[in-house]
Amino acid sequence: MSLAVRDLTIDLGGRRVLDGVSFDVPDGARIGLIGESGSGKSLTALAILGLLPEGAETGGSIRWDGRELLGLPDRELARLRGDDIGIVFQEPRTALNPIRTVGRQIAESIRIHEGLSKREARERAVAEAARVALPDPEHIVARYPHQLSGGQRQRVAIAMALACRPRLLIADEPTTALDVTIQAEILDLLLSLVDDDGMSLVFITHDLAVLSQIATDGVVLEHGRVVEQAAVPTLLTSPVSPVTQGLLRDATATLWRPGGLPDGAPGVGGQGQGGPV
Ligand SMILES: Nc1ncnc2c1ncn2[C@@H]1O[C@H](COP(=O)(O)OP(=O)(O)OP(=O)(O)O)[C@@H](O)[C@H]1O
Repeated sequence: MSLAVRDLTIDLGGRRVLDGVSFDVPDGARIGLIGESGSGKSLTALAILGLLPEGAETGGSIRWDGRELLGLPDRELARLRGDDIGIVFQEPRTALNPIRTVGRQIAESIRIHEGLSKREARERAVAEAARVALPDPEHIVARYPHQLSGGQRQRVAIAMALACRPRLLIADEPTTALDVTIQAEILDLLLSLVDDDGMSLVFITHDLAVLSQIATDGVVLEHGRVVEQAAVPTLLTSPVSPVTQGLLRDATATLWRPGGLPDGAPGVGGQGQGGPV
């Protein structure tokens, strides 16, 4: 199933905040939306999910598997978000309910979709927790979000997003709130899950180094417009627009891979290890 965004415009409070954005996410592709803060990345994602703020006016087209999403009734969009499209946000705390066990939250969407009994749902929660490599899945499902680390909470949010096996995952800065070593682990996890399932991915980031680790192609946004669109290796080696060039300069300091420091780099996030991509 593929996603096609064409000439997407969004007006908010009389201001055009997204202006003619077009890109494709072919079946199984991993696309990155990248740009500075306020460039329109999150609104693009929210438009795909049918979750734009009240009063937002849209133009253009967003087709999922050939079907127009703009203007679809809320009920249909909600069903799509459960069945076909998963979402992971930046801050797992906001995605998780503090007074429910993580197992219950992981299993919730499966219960709704598959009408499972309480026991079956618990078993599925344990299996899904294991799939995202949460430690001691049998027991961790009985814990509450505040009893987990930030990285573990993000794994729970990923398990929730993927429990119903969506065909497209939208991840909006899913590693930004995490320490750099945990960031790398979460990126690895996302990559392997997306690969295993043949899922498509729209990954939002302001960091070209992060993008280079997960996406094959990048769409660069500035002030609500696409300024460059290319394969990630091209963006890294011969960026055309000043925006991409700036993102590359900023990214160089944070490029991180296990196994050695970049020349002259002061260490990333104080971790004292890592090297250039
Ligand atoms: N609810 C809203 N009401 C009015 N304007 C908004 C609203 N949400 C976002 N905007 C504006 O739309 C523009 C794009 O915002 P968006 O959140 O998509 O940017 P972004 O690239 O995701 O930034 P960030 O990396 O900071 O999340 C910004 O100028 C922002 O101020």
